[in-house]
Amino acid sequence: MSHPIEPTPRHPLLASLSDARELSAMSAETLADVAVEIRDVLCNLLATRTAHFASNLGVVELCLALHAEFDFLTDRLIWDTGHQIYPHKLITGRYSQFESIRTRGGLMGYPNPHESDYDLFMTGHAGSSVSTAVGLRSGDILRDQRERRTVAVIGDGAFPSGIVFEALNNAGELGQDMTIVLNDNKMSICHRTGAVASYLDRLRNNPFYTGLKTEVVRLLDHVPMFGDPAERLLAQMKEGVKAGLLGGMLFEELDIRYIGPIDGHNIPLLRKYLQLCKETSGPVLLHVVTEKGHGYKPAAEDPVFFHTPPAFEDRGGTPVTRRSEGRPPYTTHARDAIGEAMKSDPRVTVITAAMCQGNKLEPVREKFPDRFFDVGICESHAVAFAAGQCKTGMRPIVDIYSTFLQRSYDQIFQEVSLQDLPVVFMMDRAGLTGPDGPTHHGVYDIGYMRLFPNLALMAPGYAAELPLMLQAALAHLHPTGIRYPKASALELKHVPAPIEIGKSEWIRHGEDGTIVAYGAMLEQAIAAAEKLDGELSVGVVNARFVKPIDHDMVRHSLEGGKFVVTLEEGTIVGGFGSAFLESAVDQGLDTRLIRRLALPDEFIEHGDRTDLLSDQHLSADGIVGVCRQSAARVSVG
Ligand SMILES: Cc1ncc(C[n+]2csc(CCOP(=O)(O)OP(=O)(O)O)c2C)c(N)n1
Ligand SMILES: CC(=O)[C@@H](O)[C@H](O)COP(=O)(O)O
Ligand SMILES: [Mg+2]
Repeated sequence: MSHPIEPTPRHPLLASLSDARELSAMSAETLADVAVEIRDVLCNLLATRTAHFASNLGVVELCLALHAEFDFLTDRLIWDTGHQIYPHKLITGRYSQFESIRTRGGLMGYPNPHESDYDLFMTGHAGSSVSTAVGLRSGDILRDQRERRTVAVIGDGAFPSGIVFEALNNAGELGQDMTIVLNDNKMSICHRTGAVASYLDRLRNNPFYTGLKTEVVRLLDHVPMFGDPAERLLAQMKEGVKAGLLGGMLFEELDIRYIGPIDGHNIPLLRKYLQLCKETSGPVLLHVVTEKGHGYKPAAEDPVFFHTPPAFEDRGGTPVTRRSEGRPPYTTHARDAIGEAMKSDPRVTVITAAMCQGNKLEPVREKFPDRFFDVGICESHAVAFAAGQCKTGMRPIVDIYSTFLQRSYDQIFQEVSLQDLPVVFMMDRAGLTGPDGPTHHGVYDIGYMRLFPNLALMAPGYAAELPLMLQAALAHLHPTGIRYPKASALELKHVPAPIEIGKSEWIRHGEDGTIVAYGAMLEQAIAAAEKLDGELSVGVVNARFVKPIDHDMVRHSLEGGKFVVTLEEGTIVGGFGSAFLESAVDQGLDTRLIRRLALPDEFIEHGDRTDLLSDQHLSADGIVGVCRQSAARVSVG
């Protein structure tokens, strides 16, 4: 009987690669062929869905060289942030599952220890890799496993994060062997900012990289290393001159050897220098120069757009994206409101932490360059910086994703809340962000922000509210926060009631019960109430504020023994529903009438936001079901 002819796999090398350790025996030519296959997979992926693209294209050769030189089932590898993990996943046994990446139940778009022993930490927030690598090295030494080498790969955008310098400070003192690969592609998501960026530019232009270093090192290397004190002094001077000539003094002064910059797309060269790093004692920083988007010309020419581009079709080298229809997202309304505020009040500034593109602030950056600040991936600094500006009478807006704002927790406490400074926090991506998964879902801000005194916290239920809330926030003499999700904004015909701090807005009244929605969940609340018309008479409240919560609304909604369903796109622990309960208890109301609908106290995986919300009954149908249960429970008494 003839056997079915197996189709030739489109990527024969990746398909046959069962373990990354096979790379070490591959020739330079074969590794180059693997790189071609990886780039083809990445381009095919982007034909199907939005994903991280330019960053992954830029680390293909670096990833192959690392896995060719180290055995990362024994050695330790941490990719900072983790958005550039796709090549690593493709060569560590996940090629066959790769088409599922960033879809519900599929591979995660970031490192995931549940998928592979090659992934040590699930990450998505930038900056922590050097710290965890120092910890891994320290632990392996204490556990007498010195043979396990440690490597952290960190991008130039993540590198200025404060925590990185905390780690370098510690690594330099511990003096333990480890390799820090600085992947310098001159880009964060947008063009990188800050003095560290300028320093890296100078390093890229130093004699070494322009090819003169070889001559300089040859001359200096003829100086004897050891001998009498004079010679030793000369030897130290030689090292100093080399480091000074060749850059890297910032690291050398911290007792971290600096090597580079080297071409990050030349696999044999990378392997040679990684071997040198392995032979160098103490912490080493290998400065690698790459091109973000390397291998796909449109992405290399526009790495900002191609950081996470929408799905696109390549037509003869020209990417053609599908036009996005539908209602503008809350982020657009927020950006427009910020622009209007800056136009009407010269005291208003806006501060982003390397998310100008995600916050859609490019037009604001162009129009108000003196009052637009991109501080880099430095959220803690961003908040304290805002507090400083505020102290002088400026009105700073801190425009940071809910999940990334967690990095600034102590500065929100000490520099803003305790000082009672009127900083405005615009918490974008507050809620389930979808394909980015648990590292990016902004589901804790309701709880973590409402703990602090002086803060007024609000959330728009529909588009027209956002500019009104920002105006109210800027008029308020205390710190405020406004949260909104990565979602298209509900457009209500309804004329918004004026924003009054601590006051809700009744959208409709009901005889049987009320849904009290905080923020964008108002859309699902209205849809659910309308679905129940004729069966149950259900009111809807646009809560608007979690702090101060509208105590009159709480009392009024529970009057007459009617049920209440509270609704929020955030964790059930300490969120809006908890605040509602607290108010009801304090007012001596019957809390048995209350049902809290929120996200569970567990991490929510990646997937389409609508699907994820529906899984948690945070959909119109889910809310209908909960209202029916609540009505039944109340009728039983
Ligand atoms: C704490 C934190 N802030 C912001 C982000 C958003 N973010 C993801 S990747 C990125 C740029 C990273 O630049 P770089 O480290 O140079 O990596 P590249 O994309 O250039 O490879 C940013 C700002 C994040 N992931 N974590
Ligand atoms: C890796 C990272 O953190 C960013 O690229 C993030 O994924 C951007 O998220 P948005 O696409 O929601 O702006
Ligand atoms: Mg970069």
